[in-house]
Amino acid sequence: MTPSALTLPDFRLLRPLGRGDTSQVSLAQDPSGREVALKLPLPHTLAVHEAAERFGNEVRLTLRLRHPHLVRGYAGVPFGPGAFLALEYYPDGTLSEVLSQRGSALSPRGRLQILADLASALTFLHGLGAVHQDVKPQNVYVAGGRAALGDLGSAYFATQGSKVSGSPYYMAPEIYHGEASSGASDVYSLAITAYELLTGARPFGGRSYEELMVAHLTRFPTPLAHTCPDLPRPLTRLIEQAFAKGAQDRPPAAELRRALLLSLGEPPEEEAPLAPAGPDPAEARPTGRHTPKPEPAATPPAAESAPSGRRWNPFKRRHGR
Ligand SMILES: Nc1ncnc2c1ncn2[C@@H]1O[C@H](COP(=O)(O)OP(=O)(O)OP(=O)(O)O)[C@@H](O)[C@H]1O
Repeated sequence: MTPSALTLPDFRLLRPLGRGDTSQVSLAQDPSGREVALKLPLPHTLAVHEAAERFGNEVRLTLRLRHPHLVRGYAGVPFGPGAFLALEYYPDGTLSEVLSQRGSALSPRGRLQILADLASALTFLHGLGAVHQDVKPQNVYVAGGRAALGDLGSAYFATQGSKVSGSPYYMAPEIYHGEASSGASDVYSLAITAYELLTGARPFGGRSYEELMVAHLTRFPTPLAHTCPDLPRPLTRLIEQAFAKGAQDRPPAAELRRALLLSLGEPPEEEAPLAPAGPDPAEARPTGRHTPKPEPAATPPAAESAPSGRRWNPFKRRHGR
């Protein structure tokens, strides 16, 4: 049986791995005995058009895009009651889990390696004309000191139109302004992730969405050259440029990748132009109940309109409407 022909009953559930806003993830075994992370949409995900659409998008793009530093998808069904996504299992979990549980065990070189892997994944995506839209440690998976970027649920191809989405701690100024995201928005999110990984603290905080927005729009973090004096100067300069408020002033991901590889003493060969594994994802549109609605005009991701008493969550993804 080819992996793409697998359906949900073909997997044997072993134990829960985690749960997000959209899905429940379990360790499972496929018919060949391989351990996989099996992602199932939560009932409310299937019931809400936008959430179901996002899950379907993640399934389609994950199965289609192949790169050593993108989380690998083995099999999946994008829509309907049998929807699932079988992913490569990362026993170390997310970078965010690694940082909170045993961050001190990560060597300075190991941190640069993780960033080089992420810059490599973004170079690949941007080279295809895709934008990830949700780069953050919660979406980075780690194994044996190497990293892979996951959660392609918000990713899109620029040829499909413009989108506005991100997670407040990692979101670029243009997204706060309600402007379309681009590869440069991913580069900004990578810079925030880099700062957190290299210094142990996020560069911008706030007690509310508005405070965090003001920080992203008007402040600059303490220079990395002060907090991490051992890093090569060209690298810290480039990461600082990636914090630019204007998207056009940020370096491309490929330049960050090159500087990171050089700082690791590795030859910065060109990113191999790996082709997507199947037909153009931009053309692989679902049909039926979950056919995407036309893109609405972009507006800034809204501040949390939660009932009073519920805390806002600066990690939680937001979409322009
Ligand atoms: N490939 C994997 N290997 C190991 N653990 C995983 C894997 N994928 C997911 N997990 C675990 O499951 C948890 C939930 O996954 P994830 O964050 O992707 O859920 P989600 O509901 O799709 O996300 P979101 O909240 O962004 O909608 C992760 O935090 C992680 O602990």
